Amino acid sequence: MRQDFDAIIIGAGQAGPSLAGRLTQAGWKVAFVERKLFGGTCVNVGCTPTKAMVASAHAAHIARRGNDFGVVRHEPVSVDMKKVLARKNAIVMKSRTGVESWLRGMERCTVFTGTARFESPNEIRVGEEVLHAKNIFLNVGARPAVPNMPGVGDVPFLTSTTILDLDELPQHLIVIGGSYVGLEFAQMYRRFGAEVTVVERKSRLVPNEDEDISSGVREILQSEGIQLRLDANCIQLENNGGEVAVGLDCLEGHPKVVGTRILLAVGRQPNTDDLGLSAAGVQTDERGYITVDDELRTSVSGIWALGDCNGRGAFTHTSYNDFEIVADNLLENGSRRVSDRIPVSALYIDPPLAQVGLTEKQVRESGRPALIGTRPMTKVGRAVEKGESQGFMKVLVDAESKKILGASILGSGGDEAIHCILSTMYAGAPYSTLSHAVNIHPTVSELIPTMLQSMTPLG
Ligand SMILES: Cc1cc2nc3c(=O)[nH]c(=O)nc-3n(C[C@H](O)[C@H](O)[C@H](O)COP(=O)(O)OP(=O)(O)OC[C@H]3O[C@@H](n4cnc5c(N)ncnc54)[C@H](O)[C@@H]3O)c2cc1C
Ligand SMILES: NC(=O)c1ccc[n+]([C@@H]2O[C@H](COP(=O)([O-])OP(=O)(O)OC[C@H]3O[C@@H](n4cnc5c(N)ncnc54)[C@H](O)[C@@H]3O)[C@@H](O)[C@H]2O)c1
Repeated sequence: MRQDFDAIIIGAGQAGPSLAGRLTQAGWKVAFVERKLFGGTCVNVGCTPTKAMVASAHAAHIARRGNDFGVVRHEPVSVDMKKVLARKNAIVMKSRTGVESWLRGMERCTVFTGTARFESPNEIRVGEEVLHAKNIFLNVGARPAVPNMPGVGDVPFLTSTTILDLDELPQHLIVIGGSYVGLEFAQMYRRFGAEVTVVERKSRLVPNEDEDISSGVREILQSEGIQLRLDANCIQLENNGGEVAVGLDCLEGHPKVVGTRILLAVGRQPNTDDLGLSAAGVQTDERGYITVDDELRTSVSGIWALGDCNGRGAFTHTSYNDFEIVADNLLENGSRRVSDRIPVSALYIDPPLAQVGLTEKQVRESGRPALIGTRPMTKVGRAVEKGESQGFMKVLVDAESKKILGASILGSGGDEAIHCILSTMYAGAPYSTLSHAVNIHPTVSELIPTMLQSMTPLG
């Protein structure tokens, strides 16, 4: 049976539910389709569960370090993974049910459960139902990529999704991929008490960041006993009589690492392969990401793509910003653009790495005259007092316009402190606005004006 709506939204990720809220408030009749877990990746298998588990791992780490703070401990610290998971699951469940009940109770919104598939540019099939609308919004997200590496079919492996249900501590976790997903789980599991080896095919961790950032991250992880195997080309997975082995063609080290579990953390792929996009004529790139313009319109009029599936961002805040762009442009006659967004993200190892705007490498490659300022976290009083003085911060400024081009903070509280730099960048203000600011003592942010007062030309 065909049902008519003003809009169909597919996927209850970080953009879809809020868009449903705005469209229904504006009087639109909306069909909402979700096939699995309301809240999508972030709430169920991404940010929320991982940061809950990072918090448990941090508690274990601080407990082990009690002596450093004068806290006496008589027993060795151990971690009860079942309790860690129960805590994580309770936090996730609250968020998931919150999203679902919000959508189900929304006036003018009808929720359909099942896999949505295009039948034509205006028609979506969900099981027996055919939904029709002039406006269709895709927020279908992505899933862990499983590359066709040799042996992948011969060994049981974990992904960022399945590891979240592991209620026992592996004796030795091998993490393949040394970036966002891989490093957060690597440090977390090391702190839970596992041996951990990270295998990365490039020559350094977080290979998209500057070299000094990669070195700083490496030092932090190695200081906790995490083993690293870099330059790992020609990886081969093997079943080693009950254990798992990774054959490596690295520049140094033993050609094989043997462990008890393998986590594949080598990127994500968009959920666009079973959407029937060709029935609507919606174009994708060669990796399956939906092609969009600066206002998130696809190649077909009346169809938009938001969040990870459009390849224009892979974070919760970028997906949510996609919702804001589409809603403001459609309902408020706005002219918001994806290109107005300043890239910003944080990698939640501990201490975290926050990055905004251009990296130093990108500034150098642009050839523009620039200034650079850096400060080690050992100069940040608050970090020293908290016993968390690993890492450093740096900032880059355009020597002519005096505007901030980018910054990185690898250190305690960096994920929060970066926002004073981000806000100055959004304000379009020169760096002197921030260097003359009086920030609270003792905070990590208080060193940012000091750093900006002693910039040197980028050699
Ligand atoms: C382990 C991990 C940790 C992360 N941590 C962070 C973090 O700390 N900070 C951060 O900013 N980002 C983080 N991310 C990234 C973040 O989770 C995503 O960028 C974010 O969830 C954006 O997702 P989305 O809105 O594009 O869609 P998703 O949240 O992926 O939602 C898509 C939804 O669409 C549904 N769907 C797909 N196809 C169909 C279909 N055909 N029919 C019906 N429904 C369909 C899916 O079931 C899903 O519910 C993390 C990711 C991972 C994997
Ligand atoms: N804190 C956060 O905001 C957060 C946390 C987790 C994930 N995420 C999002 O999810 C995305 C996916 O994360 P990810 O870490 O899976 O992917 P990624 O693309 O960020 O990193 C994958 C890493 O694996 C390496 N790699 C790729 N193929 C390999 C192979 N065959 N062997 C060895 N190494 C290989 C790459 O060189 C890279 O370092 C992130 O880019 C980010 O957008 C964000």
